[in-house]
Amino acid sequence: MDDAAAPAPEDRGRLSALLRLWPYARPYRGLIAATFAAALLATLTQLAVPLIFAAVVDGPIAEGDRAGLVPLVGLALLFGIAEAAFFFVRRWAMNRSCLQIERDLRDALYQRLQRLPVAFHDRWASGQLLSRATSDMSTVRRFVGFAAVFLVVNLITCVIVAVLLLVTYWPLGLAVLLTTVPLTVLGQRWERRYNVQSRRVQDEQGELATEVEESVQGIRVVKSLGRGRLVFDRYDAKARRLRRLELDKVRTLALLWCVFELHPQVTLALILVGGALAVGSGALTIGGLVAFVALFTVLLWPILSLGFLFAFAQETASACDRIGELLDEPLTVTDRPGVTPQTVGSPARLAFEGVGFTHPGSSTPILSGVHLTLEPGETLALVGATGSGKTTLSSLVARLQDVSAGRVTLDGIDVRDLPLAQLRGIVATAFEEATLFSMSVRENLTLGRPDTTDADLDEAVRVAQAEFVHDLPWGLDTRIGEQGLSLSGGQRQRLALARAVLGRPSVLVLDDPLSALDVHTEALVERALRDVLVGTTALVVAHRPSTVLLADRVALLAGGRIAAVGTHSELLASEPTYRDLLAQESDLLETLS
Ligand SMILES: Nc1ncnc2c1ncn2[C@@H]1O[C@H](COP(=O)(O)OP(=O)(O)OP(=O)(O)O)[C@@H](O)[C@H]1O
Repeated sequence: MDDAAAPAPEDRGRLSALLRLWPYARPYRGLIAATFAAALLATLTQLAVPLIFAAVVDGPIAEGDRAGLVPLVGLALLFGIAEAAFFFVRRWAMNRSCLQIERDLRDALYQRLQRLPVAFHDRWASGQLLSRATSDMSTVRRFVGFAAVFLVVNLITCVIVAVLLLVTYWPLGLAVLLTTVPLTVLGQRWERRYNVQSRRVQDEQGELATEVEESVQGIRVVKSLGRGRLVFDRYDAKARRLRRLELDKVRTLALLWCVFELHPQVTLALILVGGALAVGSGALTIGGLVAFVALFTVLLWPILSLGFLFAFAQETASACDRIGELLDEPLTVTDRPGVTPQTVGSPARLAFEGVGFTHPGSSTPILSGVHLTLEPGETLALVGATGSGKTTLSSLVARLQDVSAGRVTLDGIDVRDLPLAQLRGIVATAFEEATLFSMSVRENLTLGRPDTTDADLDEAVRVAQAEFVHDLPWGLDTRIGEQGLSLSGGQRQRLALARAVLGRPSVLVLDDPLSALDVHTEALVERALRDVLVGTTALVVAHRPSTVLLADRVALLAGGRIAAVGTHSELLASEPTYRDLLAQESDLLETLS
């Protein structure tokens, strides 16, 4: 996703962005309340100490009353112990709630990413998703687990101390309060700027993550084309841009900090001068001045930290916006309200009834008015030019995308009227690009059917001619590398095919799953596959005559419609487009037909 697509940060209220976290925090409101209460009590006990100091200076010290010191010092000690106890409770309650909130938010984000339609994943760069799930999430965690409490507690401390300063000696208290006016005005202006800058930095981090992810994924292409330098330059340009944006952000932060650092020092000087004059004129006692200075010292950390905490809150608000953009994405492919499992035959009749499909945001339909019926147990090959919409059509069966018009039915039931879990149990799909996960071969194969027996597993491996798995160091329990990269393309395809045919599904969708196999292996797979296809309704996207020959009938897709349906020989005889499409394999074609 490019910068232009990201909503401008200033468009959203900062507080409302942070309040997005509330639904996740709500279940732990008891712990959160305990955190705030403990933090506030710790601050109050801390504030009581300067007041005891004032009493000590104006009382026992001024009067030389040593015995009077004992209860006051004892009280100060008691407050110190209470502060430590409250500190412990705050840390305990905060960590518990923070870790729970983080886990819930992570789960919600992950589940959302799983449930979002394929069209969403086509549109979003994976690096942007990764940076939201990692760095934005960690920003939120640090805010919830640390900054949020201090932000609130320090603000409350500032208010309480301001009141105490006014009560102690109001003219000086008022002067101290007035010094915060320029601080607030400047702070607000810089915070707005910081907010925009931190959002830009976060977006750029996503861009950089995408760059790394794509170049690692495509490392073979990059190496084989000798384009390492080009790829590095692209990466470096983005890294430089990120550095520039970070520097802008740091500059604003430095200004913010500088003012927040300077303010207490200037104010302290003001207090000392004003306080000395007030003591000289008898308007303030020495004990009162000691208390005033001690109270203001308590305020130093809250004031200093506010600059940092506000900046952190801005950054977290941007992170919440970015995470929220994913959580707000509509789930377009989802269970209709009230759907319940229905009886679907095995094998089932699969029908496309006036199906149309247009990509979201596009005005050009990829498919329109597609009518096609596969009788139970029938195998139908789908043939068409590159980009004619074969993958799109086959993706509609398991609802990887939903039709824009018409409907897809199984035994007359609209696939949208079946629960997704049931539908995806009925329909098994294998894609040309065989994706395997970093887990054992067995786990990869049984991904969609965890209750599979060893006999089923052996049969699927046999059908897909994937017996090579038995020769792996730990057989089916061998963990295959990231995305199965340690296996060859053909081996990966065979495992993906085994995964699809496991348990003989009622409906099988094969999107050119044999393309990476050599002719000999392909022939062996096809021979074994015929057995499976007898009891399964299968839609097979085919580019090669050998694959077409697996099918009972062939449908020719052209111009977004089904141009012709018939047996392989019928189409060869009647459809010049069909003949042209398969002409590249004419030698083989002649042999086989
Ligand atoms: N997200 C998208 N937005 C707009 N158009 C898209 C999108 N994804 C794919 N297309 C277009 O949809 C058309 C159909 O793509 P599809 O992958 O279904 O074709 P195909 O027949 O399976 O091609 P091939 O035989 O090369 O695999 C193509 O022209 C493609 O460019």
